[in-house]
Amino acid sequence: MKKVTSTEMNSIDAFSIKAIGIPGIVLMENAALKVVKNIDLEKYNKFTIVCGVGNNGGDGLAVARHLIVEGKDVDVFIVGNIDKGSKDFYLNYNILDNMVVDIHHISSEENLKKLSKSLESSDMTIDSIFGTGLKRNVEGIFEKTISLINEKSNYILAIDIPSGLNADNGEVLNICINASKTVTFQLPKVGLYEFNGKKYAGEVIVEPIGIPNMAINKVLGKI
Ligand SMILES: NC(=O)C1=CN([C@@H]2O[C@H](COP(=O)(O)OP(=O)(O)OC[C@H]3O[C@@H](n4cnc5c(N)ncnc54)[C@H](O)[C@@H]3O)[C@@H](O)[C@H]2O)[C@H](O)CC1
Ligand SMILES: [K+]
Repeated sequence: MKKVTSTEMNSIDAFSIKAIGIPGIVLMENAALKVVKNIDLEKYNKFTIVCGVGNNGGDGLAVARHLIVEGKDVDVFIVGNIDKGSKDFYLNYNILDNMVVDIHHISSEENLKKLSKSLESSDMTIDSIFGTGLKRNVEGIFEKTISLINEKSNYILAIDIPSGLNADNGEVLNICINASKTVTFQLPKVGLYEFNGKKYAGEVIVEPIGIPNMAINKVLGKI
């Protein structure tokens, strides 16, 4: 299967949404359901989900919703300025807010202590901080959060890309999530298989999320 860069994936996404008319939120919901499909719900009951404020974060919020609906014990954390949230991140944020789900914002040392406790008591940590949109070194509260996740988690599943990995070349942008499993959407990203990709991504599962082949072929120049 053709491996793609983040730019190619974004173009395929954009073509599906703008030219074909599949709303981004539909792709996000499909993505979330494919993540849940790859979780053994007999084995895992308590989850810590750590979300960024882009669409990768939005995926994580949708996964949280489905696990809550399945009756699982889910702690939701957000790292980043939610005022900068993407449209689809917000849509899922508001749904959880309306469901009166407790969402913890990691903005201080205090919240990092809460995160640490949650990680230690959870069966699984789900990483949805950054995906293909990571463009520069991970620093500050993001670095502290990823370091804590790596140190305290019992098992880490990464959404699309382990956060901190450059999706285009497998370079670690200062620090990276050490995932046991990565569920990546529609097409494999080059960085998951190059350089440090193999080490940080763990087992990679490629899951289609409803993007028509015509979008892929159009962007990859096959038609
Ligand atoms: N067709 C598909 O593959 C679909 C993919 N989906 C998911 O969308 C993400 C890509 O989302 P995007 O909003 O473009 O970017 P990210 O969420 O990865 O991150 C952007 C977010 O993070 C901030 N940021 C970037 N670098 C840094 C940094 N070094 N430090 C701090 N903050 C940083 C940036 O400002 C943004 O806020 C893809 O991976 C999939 O998970 C769709 O949901 C479904 C279709
Ligand atoms: K991620």
